Amino acid sequence: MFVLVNLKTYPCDPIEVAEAVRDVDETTDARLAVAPEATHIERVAETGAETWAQHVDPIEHGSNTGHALAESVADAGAVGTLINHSERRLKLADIDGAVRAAERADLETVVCANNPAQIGAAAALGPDAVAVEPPELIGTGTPVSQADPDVVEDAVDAAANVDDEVSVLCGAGISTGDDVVAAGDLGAEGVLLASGVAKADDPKAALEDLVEPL
Ligand SMILES: O=C[C@H](O)COP(=O)(O)O
Repeated sequence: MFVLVNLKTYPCDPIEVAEAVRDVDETTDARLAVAPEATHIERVAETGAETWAQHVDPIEHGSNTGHALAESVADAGAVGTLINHSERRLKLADIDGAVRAAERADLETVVCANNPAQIGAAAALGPDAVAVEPPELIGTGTPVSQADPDVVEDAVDAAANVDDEVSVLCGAGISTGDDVVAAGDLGAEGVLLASGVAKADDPKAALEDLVEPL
């Protein structure tokens, strides 16, 4: 299972979380990665933790003030990027452009979507993975695998119907190892989570709990 921890703009210490991700990754068969704010990517990558960006824009080098350039994100140490997170939505053409920009910079891609229909559309753009996240469950602590298991199974089917090379992650409300196991039982190959680690008093203990049953 892939456990991708998105730090959003939570007021956690990104280095503390990254070091925990690095250390816990060494204890498990699961793959762990962390997606800090753009300005923290370089320092986080220097810890040795697998580091992702939260977003890249569908642009090339040039006159693009205030954008995230895929090549710069990669230069800073990221190996992958989220695209179209629920809190950073893009138009369809821009999702496509962002996936192409990430490919150009050799970044792995996870395109986020609200529901199975959007997952099918996202999979058609050829990312490495898609992540289904019902927005109403984000940050609630109620796991999507429990509150809406059909959305995960239907997302897995929707992606497979379009391109069975595209992996499916699920996210929203995931915070325990049981939640991760439930996601896997529904066909997901990974989870995307944030508050369960970023808001934990002890992020390392939260990560250890997440991977304990894997
Ligand atoms: O990127 C992560 C997701 O939005 C899930 O957030 P959450 O784990 O706080 O529900």
